[in-house]
Amino acid sequence: MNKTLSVALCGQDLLNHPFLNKGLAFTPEEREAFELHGLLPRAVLTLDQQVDAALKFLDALPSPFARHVHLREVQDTNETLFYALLTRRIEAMLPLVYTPTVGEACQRFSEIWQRPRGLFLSYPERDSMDDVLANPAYDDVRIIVVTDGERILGLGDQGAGGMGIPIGKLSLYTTCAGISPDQTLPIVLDTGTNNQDLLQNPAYIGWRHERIRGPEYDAFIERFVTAVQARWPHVALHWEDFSSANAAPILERYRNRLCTFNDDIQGTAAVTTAAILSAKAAHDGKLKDETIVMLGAGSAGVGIARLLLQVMLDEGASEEEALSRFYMLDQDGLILADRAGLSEGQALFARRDWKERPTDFGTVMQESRASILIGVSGVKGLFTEKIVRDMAEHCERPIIFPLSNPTSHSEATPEDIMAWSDERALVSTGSPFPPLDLHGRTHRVDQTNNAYIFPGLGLCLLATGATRVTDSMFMAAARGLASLSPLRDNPDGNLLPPVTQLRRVAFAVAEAAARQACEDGVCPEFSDDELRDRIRSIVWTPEYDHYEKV
Ligand SMILES: NC(=O)c1ccc[n+]([C@@H]2O[C@H](COP(=O)([O-])OP(=O)(O)OC[C@H]3O[C@@H](n4cnc5c(N)ncnc54)[C@H](O)[C@@H]3O)[C@@H](O)[C@H]2O)c1
Ligand SMILES: O=C(O)C[C@H](O)C(=O)O
Ligand SMILES: [Mn+2]
Repeated sequence: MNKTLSVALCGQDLLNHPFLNKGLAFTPEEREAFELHGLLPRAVLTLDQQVDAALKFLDALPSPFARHVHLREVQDTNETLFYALLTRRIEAMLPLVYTPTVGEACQRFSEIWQRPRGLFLSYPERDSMDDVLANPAYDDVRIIVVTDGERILGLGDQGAGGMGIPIGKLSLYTTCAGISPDQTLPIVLDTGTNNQDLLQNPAYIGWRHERIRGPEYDAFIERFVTAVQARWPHVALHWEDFSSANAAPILERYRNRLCTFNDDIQGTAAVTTAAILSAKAAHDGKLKDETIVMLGAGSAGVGIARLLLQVMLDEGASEEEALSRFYMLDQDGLILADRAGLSEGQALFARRDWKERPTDFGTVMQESRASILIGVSGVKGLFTEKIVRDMAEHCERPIIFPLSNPTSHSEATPEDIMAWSDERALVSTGSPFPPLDLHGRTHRVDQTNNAYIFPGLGLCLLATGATRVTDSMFMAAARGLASLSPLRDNPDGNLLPPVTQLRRVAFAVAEAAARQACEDGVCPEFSDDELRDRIRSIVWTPEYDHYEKV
């Protein structure tokens, strides 16, 4: 429904404002009132016509990367058109603005940077942080996605180029959960880079300096959080793509101080748990009877393992029984309790009973007789033919999730996993893959990506005004998502709904998490109806409002 909006800008200033600009869709009356005559060509187009023209242009571009660059240009000139494209063609647009193409965009960010979007807070300019945040343009900010660019997907340190990730994640908050783009703010904390290619690139846009570490880094993060809290006491702060050395410690330091979460740890855990719960529910099984190998023991690996552990405890397993079901590996093999330098999360899942045996992935797979294999290593091809064939030999329906992103870093392709498991595996990936031809039918490949969780979680936080984000809210989100699994009604169905239903997913996740937030006492008590109304009332839709001159 179109509203009437009072607008003070006119002429070039109005056309340069991406949230207010309508391009050729300004009506003749608006062109008169806002001094746009002469600045725009004569034609007046509808939003639908603008969408069609943009799609035609995108189709003619030579690569996903070129399409990403053009979409970013649309986003920076006309956000309504950008979100109309995304909401109407989500399946085609998602891989362009998000994973996998956003990975290449981060790697080539210095080439494509054109216009300011979001904030680059660099270490040398730390004393001016409060002034930068004070800009009145950010008065309405409700949700921030922040990265320091050190672990961008499976692509490693991308320095200030990591900005592509907060921009991409926030465009999903708007597309999937209807959070107004002017309430969102992407931020890069530019603490340097150890990526030699970037340091040697004369065109690098970031701070040309090796990464700061230790007390200086921690003090910079502290300064940032303090400044954010002072500027927006009720903001939701989403951490993304930090190195494993920083991700969990930052979350633990701040989770009881403000409304904050780490998407790689907690969002990933929730979507993976939802996919696994869906698989188990369909086959009437309990998770506590499964054996899980987690390949990768960083943010995602530990986050997923913790939530799956909680599922087993909820099923009635003792902690000892449940922990005995996990085998966690990193690049040095199986994590054993006597290994030095383990993080708290790794120590929880470290094995004590693995004596005098090789700790390599192949041996662990054979001896554990795993039924669930999850890849969050960031390394292509680790799920080999032998690994999959051995697993399929002792397991009727092996659950195999190569979740590493982008596509080029996936532990295996769904096609190979299906071929090696006589089409018996339940497969899902982190990045989008083309559909499979199974038993003569086309089968969509599930994308177990935290995009199924964070938009709805953000919507929950805005709708409830929650002051904290609890782990049980992620469990509720997982169960809310699992309740939408197509496998519930159809034995050949997918684990997760298709990405075309991400909006419906975000609402279900928001409602489930919001109910839990009330239960956990981190927001006021709301009835189910009130929660639904509050969630619905937030939603911004990409349509043009009528403008009247202030
Ligand atoms: N699908 C999703 O929603 C989703 C969410 C988060 C992360 N991920 C992906 O998961 C990967 C890891 O992310 P993270 O945040 O946990 O990173 P991280 O850096 O925190 O952890 C990576 C882990 O993988 C281990 N590893 C590296 N090489 C290995 C090898 N050869 N064998 C076994 N383990 C190895 C490392 O030792 C580390 O424990 C990335 O590719 C990321 O894109 C996917
Ligand atoms: O960004 C994604 O696609 C998912 C996840 O957050 C990742 O880091 O890979
Ligand atoms: Mn991430």
